[in-house]
Amino acid sequence: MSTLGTRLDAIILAGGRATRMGGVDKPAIVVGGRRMLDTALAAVDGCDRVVVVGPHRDELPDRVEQTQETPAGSGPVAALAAGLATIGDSGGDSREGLVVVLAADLPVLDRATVADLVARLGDDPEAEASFAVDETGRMQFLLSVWRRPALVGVLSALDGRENQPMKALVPKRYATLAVSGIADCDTAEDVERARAIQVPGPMDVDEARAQIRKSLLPLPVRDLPLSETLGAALAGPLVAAEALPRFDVSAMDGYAVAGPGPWRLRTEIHYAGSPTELHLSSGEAVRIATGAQVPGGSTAVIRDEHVEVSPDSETTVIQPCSDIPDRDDMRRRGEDWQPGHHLAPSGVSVTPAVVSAAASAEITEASVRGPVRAHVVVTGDEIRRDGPLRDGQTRDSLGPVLPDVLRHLGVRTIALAHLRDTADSFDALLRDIRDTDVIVVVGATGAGAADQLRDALARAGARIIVGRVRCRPGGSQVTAVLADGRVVLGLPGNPLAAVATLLTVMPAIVDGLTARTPATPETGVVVNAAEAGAPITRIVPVARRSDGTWRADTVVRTAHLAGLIDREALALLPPDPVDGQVVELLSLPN
Ligand SMILES: Nc1nc2c(c(=O)[nH]1)N[C@H]1C(S)=C(S)[C@@H](COP(=O)(O)OP(=O)(O)OC[C@H]3O[C@@H](n4cnc5c(N)ncnc54)[C@H](O)[C@@H]3O)O[C@H]1N2
Ligand code: MOO
Repeated sequence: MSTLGTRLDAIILAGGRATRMGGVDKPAIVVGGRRMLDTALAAVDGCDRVVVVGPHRDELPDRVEQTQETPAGSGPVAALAAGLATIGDSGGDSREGLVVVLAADLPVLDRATVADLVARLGDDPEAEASFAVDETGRMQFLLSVWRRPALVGVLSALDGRENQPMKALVPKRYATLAVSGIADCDTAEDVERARAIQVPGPMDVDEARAQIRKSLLPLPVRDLPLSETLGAALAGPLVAAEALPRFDVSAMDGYAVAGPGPWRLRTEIHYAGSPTELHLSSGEAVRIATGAQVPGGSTAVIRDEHVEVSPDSETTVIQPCSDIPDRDDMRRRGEDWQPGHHLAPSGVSVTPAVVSAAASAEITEASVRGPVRAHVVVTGDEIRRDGPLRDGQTRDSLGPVLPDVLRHLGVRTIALAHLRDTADSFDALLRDIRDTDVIVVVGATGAGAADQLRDALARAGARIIVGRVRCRPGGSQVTAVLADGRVVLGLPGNPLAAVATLLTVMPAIVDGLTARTPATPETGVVVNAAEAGAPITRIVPVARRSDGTWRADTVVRTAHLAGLIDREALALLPPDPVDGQVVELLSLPN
């Protein structure tokens, strides 16, 4: 953190149980996808020394110091004094430095806020501290930056520190900084409000994908057998273990020859390349098949079409045809690559080509992230997968094909289940389904009475990355992250909307989770874009025309996938497109 060479330490008050919240460990409550204590720690990342004051927490990194006020629970002033005693009450040199003082129950806080508070103090040389002030004008004592001597001074001026209010510490002269959304979380309602504030507004498709890519934490790197890596991304270069060819081989069916022709054919050897040891002397030839190892002593291979064979009673004589090109049909060891050659860089998606090239290079394992695993649930009490439909029931037309759509996107479906439309089943889903990277929820993304997803995400403390997207269909989609990094993708229930959403954002989710290099989007010319487009981004099926351009469907029903029959792609038509515009195409699984 830049403080112009001034030492900057931080004290985070992460004290006892919250009585107004039934004794829960408040700093451990997850808001916006992470514990409030971790939010505070992230905000002071870069400070010289950081001390957390409160009950000891084993999980904190070693560089974070820990202490507790005595007696425990004797209030914020006592805690602050304990923290200051740990980091030392003098800066240790002539630049006495600054001290950041933070609470661990501020859900919205980042390094920029702390840097702004430091800057405010720098702007006013007379001020002893700078404090954040919320929208209502209330001063947030536990979001402040102090000149170290001033903090030492106010603490030592107090008569006793136990159970003193923070207000008792306010110095004579201070600066303030308006910061919105920083009210602390004292009650369960505060936590809920903080979680609601964090839902971002509607985004454009590109913004949604960019947010997803930059917000997701990459999966851990694993060394996997190549056969298990399809759909993953390389986490390091793919390095050849063996040369290719591994030995000198014939590229054609023909003759291995030694020295200048004509050559005497070794007829006792049927074909070269068998394990028997064979060595040709100058003037000798032997039959050889494509791919066979060339015998020792060979100087070239000549294909059948380029030789004349003259059998006589004792020896068969081989000689080159008169008008053949000067060409050697032998492939030398290492001609394609040598051991150590980089076949593919880090970040490349593992495709069948990568797996195959690795096999050619005798590579058996690769360091990868992914493949991404999805646990898919279809919601809706009216949706029925098997058996005859009763009144009011709708056939599940999506569940049966989603694994195929996901495979097309490089994602493995590890479970496919139906989920009841109750708050409990949604809570259990987000809490208990751990062994997956993405939970894909079909339906329930809306704000209707039966739509549970958004409330369940809020209760789980998930961080909403994409809350809505300005596109049709697919507007009600949600992408969120749970505290342990699992991604939740909510697909609108209408089948075409669900598929359009998957094809649009799942690649960005895979980019983020596997840290692969994002693919360049496919594009095409849509001849009737103006007619098919709208003032908002539309995602519509397109048919390829014989000249390579595309025609978009103008009427699109979202309740089924019949509109995708015979179509190769969906087009992302930007708002108010013009005919002949080049637009992004999302290829459909076939
Ligand atoms: N008041 C509003 N209502 C709706 C809006 C809106 O903006 N305001 N948007 C509509 C659009 S567009 C969509 S898309 C859906 C999104 O709804 P949900 O994600 O909450 O999905 P559900 O309500 O659960 O289902 C919607 C629809 O899809 C059918 N469905 C769901 N799953 C399947 C399946 N596996 N197979 C076949 N059909 C399925 C379901 O029966 C519903 O008909 O909200 C609109 N409403
Ligand atoms: O967004 Mo709905 O997702 O338009 O069919």
